[in-house]
Amino acid sequence: MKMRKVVSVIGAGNVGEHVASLLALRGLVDVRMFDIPRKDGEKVIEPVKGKALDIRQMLAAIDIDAKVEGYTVSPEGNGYEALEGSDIIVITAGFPRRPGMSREDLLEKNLSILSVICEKIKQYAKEAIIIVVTNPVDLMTYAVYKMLGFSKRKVMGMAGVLDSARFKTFISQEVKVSPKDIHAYVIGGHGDEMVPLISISNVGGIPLKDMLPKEKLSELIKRTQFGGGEIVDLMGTSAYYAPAASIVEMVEAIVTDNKRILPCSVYLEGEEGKYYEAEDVCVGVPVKLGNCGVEEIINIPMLPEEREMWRRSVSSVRKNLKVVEEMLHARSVL
Ligand SMILES: NC(=O)c1ccc[n+]([C@@H]2O[C@H](COP(=O)([O-])OP(=O)(O)OC[C@H]3O[C@@H](n4cnc5c(N)ncnc54)[C@H](O)[C@@H]3O)[C@@H](O)[C@H]2O)c1
Ligand SMILES: O=C(O)C[C@H](O)C(=O)O
Repeated sequence: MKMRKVVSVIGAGNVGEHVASLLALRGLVDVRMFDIPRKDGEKVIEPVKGKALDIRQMLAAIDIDAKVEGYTVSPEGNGYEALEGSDIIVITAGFPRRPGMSREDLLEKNLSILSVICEKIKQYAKEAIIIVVTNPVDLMTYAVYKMLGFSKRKVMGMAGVLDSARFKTFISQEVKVSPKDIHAYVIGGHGDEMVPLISISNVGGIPLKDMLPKEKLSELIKRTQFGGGEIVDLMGTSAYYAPAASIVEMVEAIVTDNKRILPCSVYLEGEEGKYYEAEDVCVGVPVKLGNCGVEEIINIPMLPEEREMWRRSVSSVRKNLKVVEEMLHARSVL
C-alpha cells in the first residue's frame, strides 16, 4: 500500500502551526511537528503536543484523515528521532522580527538555532528535501545548504511565493480583477531590494505595464518590497497566514510532482550563477519543482532596469554573507 509522504515542521509557532494545519486539511501528507517546551509560570508545558492533538481533533470534526504528531525537542537537539523517514522538512524555528527590526537583525540567534537543527537533520533525515523559512531566509538557506552538505537541488528557501502573492494582492486591489487571473513574479533577495518583475506580469494576459501608469507601478513595487514590514507594524509580529500558504504551495508541488514554476531561494553557481551574476549565494529565482526538489532553474528575461534592481538585490544579500561565513567557519563547516 502506497505510504503517504511525511512532512516534518521544525518550529510549530505562528507559521509552523499554520503550515501543519493547512497540510493536514489538504489530507495529502502525514505531518510531524517539532518544538521546544515552554514555561508557563513554574510549570513546563509542551505546546507542540497540544497543537498536534488539537489539529487531529479538527480533522476528526470534518472527516479528514491525516496523521499529525507533535514532538517536544530541546534547544540542544534532544528528541528529534521522529525526523527519521521525513520526505520534506520545513524549518520555521527561530525568532521573528518585531517592529523596528530588519530581518538581518535575526541572523546570529537564528543561525545558532538552525545549526543544532541541521545536526539532527543530518543524523536522522539525510534524504529529506529541505524548505527553509526562518529569517533572514536567503542567508539561512545558504547556511543550511552549507551545514547539511545536501544536493543544492534539495535545499530551498521560501520567500518568492509569498512576495509574489503580496504583489498579486496589491495589483488585484488596484485593477479590481481576481488574483486568479493575475500572473506576477517577485525574484531576488527577500528584503527591501526584492524585484517585482513588471515586464512579465499580466492581468488576464494583458501586460501589467499597459494597464497602469508608471507612478502606480512603482507604488506597487514599493508596497510589495515592504510588505513584510507593513504586517509586522500592524501585528507586532511577522505574517503567518500567507507565509504558511506559500510554504504549502511548495510542499504540494514537490509531493504531487506537479512541475510548478515557483520563485524559491536556491544556491546559484555555474551556468545559472553566470546568467544571474550571482555565484555562491542563495537568492530567489524561478525554479521548476518536482518530487526530487528543484528540477530546473529558469533563466528568466529581465529588462535593463530590472537587471539593475536584480544586481542591487543580490548585493544586499551578499553584504551579510560574510557574517554567515564567519559563523560557519567558527563551526568548522567552511
Ligand atoms: N521566509 C519568509 O517569507 C518568512 C515568513 C514568515 C516568517 N518567517 C520567519 O519564520 C520564523 C518563524 O516565524 P514565526 O512567526 O512562526 O515565529 P514564532 O515565534 O511564532 O515561532 C517560532 C517557533 O520556533 C520555536 N523554536 C525556537 N527555538 C527553537 C529550537 N531551538 N528548536 C525548535 N524550535 C524552536 C519557538 O518555540 C516557536 O514556536 C521567523 O524567523 C520569521 O522571521 C519567514
Ligand atoms: O517580514 C518578516 O519578518 C516575515 C517575513 O519575512 C515576511 O515577509 O512576512
